[in-house]
Amino acid sequence: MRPKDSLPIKELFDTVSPTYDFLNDLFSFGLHRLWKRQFLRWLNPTYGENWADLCCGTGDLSISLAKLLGPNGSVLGIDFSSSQIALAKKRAFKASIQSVSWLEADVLDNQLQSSSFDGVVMAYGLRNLSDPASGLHHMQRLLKPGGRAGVLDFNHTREGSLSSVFQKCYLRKFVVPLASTMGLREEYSYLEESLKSFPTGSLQKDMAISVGFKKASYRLIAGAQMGALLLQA
Ligand SMILES: C/C(=C\Cc1cc(O)c2ccccc2c1O)CCC[C@H](C)CCC[C@H](C)CCCC(C)C
Ligand SMILES: C[S@@+](CC[C@H](N)C(=O)[O-])C[C@H]1O[C@@H](n2cnc3c(N)ncnc32)[C@H](O)[C@@H]1O
Repeated sequence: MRPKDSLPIKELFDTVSPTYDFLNDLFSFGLHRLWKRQFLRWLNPTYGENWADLCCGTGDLSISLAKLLGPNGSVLGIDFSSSQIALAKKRAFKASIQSVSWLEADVLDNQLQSSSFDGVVMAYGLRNLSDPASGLHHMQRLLKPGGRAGVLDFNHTREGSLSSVFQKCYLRKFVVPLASTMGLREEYSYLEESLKSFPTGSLQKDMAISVGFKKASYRLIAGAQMGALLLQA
């Protein structure tokens, strides 16, 4: 959840967009691709289904989804950062993927019709929303009855736990100093700030049930550094 005095999020992701994918690969040694692949395996997108990717960024997950859904399926990638969406369109063109469409819009304020999708995903978006509960509500609203949804993000564990100490140290001693060499100290310092108020997996499950999901489970990835909230409408 966004700290009160943080950078405006839309501008932040416009700023980081040119190096976003490169730094994600660098900082995670490419492992974020595996985390996303495992996330999608748990959600089991099926050939011919129609899915939405909220806070799609540069579209890597949208395109992975499109490949799993096949040419008769569809993906709608939504993001309010024009720079991120522009890069997503380029990525889809380069990958010759025609079954993804893109919408530059606020996931918390859009005119998308309810009960439109078989599945909805949100990767590394929930923590950046001004109102995470509203984000989960919109995920639930967009799903057909019985549809599946998933949220992939950092796992926020108890202060002082080994994984929390490791996460802070990794961000402070590796991620932020390296990002600073590219003039992105403030943008990547935001990461740790945003984690402070981010709901734990257990709270995310409670939040999901409170906005109307029927089932919610939470699974840890990458040695409890990341977490996947798996939902059914
Ligand atoms: C894809 C990843 C992060 C996306 C992301 C999310 C944000 O909220 C940001 C906010 C501001 C700037 C950038 C981002 C952003 O890129 C996850 C991979 C990148 C992470 C920075 C790597 C962090 C790794 C774990 C803390 C530790 C993993 C240890 C493992 C042994 C590699
Ligand atoms: C960390 S990136 C995640 C991108 C992509 N899902 C991934 O896994 O790399 C977060 C994205 O959420 C978008 N975002 C944040 N709040 C949003 C909102 N209210 N509406 C639409 N997009 C939003 C940002 O523009 C940014 O592209």
